[in-house]
Amino acid sequence: MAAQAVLRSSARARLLSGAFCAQRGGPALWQHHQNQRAFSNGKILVEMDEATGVAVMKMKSPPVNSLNLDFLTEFSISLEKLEIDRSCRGLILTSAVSKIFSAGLDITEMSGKSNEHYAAFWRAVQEMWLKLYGSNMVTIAAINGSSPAGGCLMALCCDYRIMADNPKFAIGLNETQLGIVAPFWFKDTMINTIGNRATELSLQLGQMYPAPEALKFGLVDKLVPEDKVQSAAAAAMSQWLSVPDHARQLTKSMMRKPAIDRLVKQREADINNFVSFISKDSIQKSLQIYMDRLKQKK
Ligand SMILES: CCCCCCCCC/C=C/C(=O)SCCNC(=O)CCNC(=O)[C@H](O)C(C)(C)COP(=O)(O)OP(=O)(O)OC[C@H]1O[C@@H](n2cnc3c(N)ncnc32)[C@H](O)[C@@H]1OP(=O)(O)O
Repeated sequence: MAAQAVLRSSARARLLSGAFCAQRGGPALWQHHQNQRAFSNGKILVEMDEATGVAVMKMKSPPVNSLNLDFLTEFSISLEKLEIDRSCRGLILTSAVSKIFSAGLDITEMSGKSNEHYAAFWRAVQEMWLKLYGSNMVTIAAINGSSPAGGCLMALCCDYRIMADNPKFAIGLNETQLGIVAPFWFKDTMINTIGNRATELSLQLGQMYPAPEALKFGLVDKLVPEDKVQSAAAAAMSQWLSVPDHARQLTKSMMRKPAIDRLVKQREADINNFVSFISKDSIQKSLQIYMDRLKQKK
């Protein structure tokens, strides 16, 4: 308990002081250029168009934008920065890594680490979800590559999903394929998007859907040619921004608040649950086998 409190307060201190960014060459300040503003924390680049109030957040952590503790911390700091910026009304989330949106949680963060590390990691995953799913901004995922598990979750947190029309790109919550389990708030996010039956099928089978199937399943809202993903996201954004913010925000909150409250109420229990699950020998073995397979496929 004491260790958790220390981790929690040190994570918050890092978030508030910007010390985390300073480690990478100073706090991420806005750079101005004509009517564009931009900042980068290292793994994330944010470009904001002041004329439209739309920010584009590009994940740029090669080779696969896996979500490790550093990435997640940077992500939450960046999102917070946009959230409190009243001139920013919309966020397009996309990838700067070719062919990959995000490979999901970094499996190496869940293997062979201390329980304190697992707890800090899981708190950061929760934080990312709480901030993105609960964002007041219009959020659009421009899915320009594969997006398994945590990557799919990030996309599902957005208000609208546009994916590159390439059957080689797949999206889904594939946790069971790794021998692990999507937690209840991953499940809730998917149910809120595609419904109970489709979620049960997807989760039990750990199904990854190639883009055309993802569209049929309602996992994404629109497919466009690969080179049109960003422009289609911008076009959808201007439609979403034509709705008065206060009405749209209250409606979004009405739809999402029950799921958010559920995690907020049991955050510590969820962390403890994750730590005891992931530290089991049998689960560690499953993850090791999965990682070995990933490397062997080359
Ligand atoms: C009760 C409930 C309690 C809670 C219970 C617990 C809940 C946990 C919830 C978990 C959520 C998750 O997100 S779990 C994560 C699930 N993610 C995945 O399954 C993705 C696996 N990756 C892939 O499918 C592919 O890599 C893909 C992303 C499509 C890219 O394919 P490519 O051919 O382009 O690239 P690859 O050669 O495979 O990968 C490049 C390198 O990146 C590594 N890599 C790929 N994905 C990685 C990843 N997620 N984490 C770390 N490393 C990864 C590979 O090993 C390679 O390393 P080198 O060989 O060294 O170069």
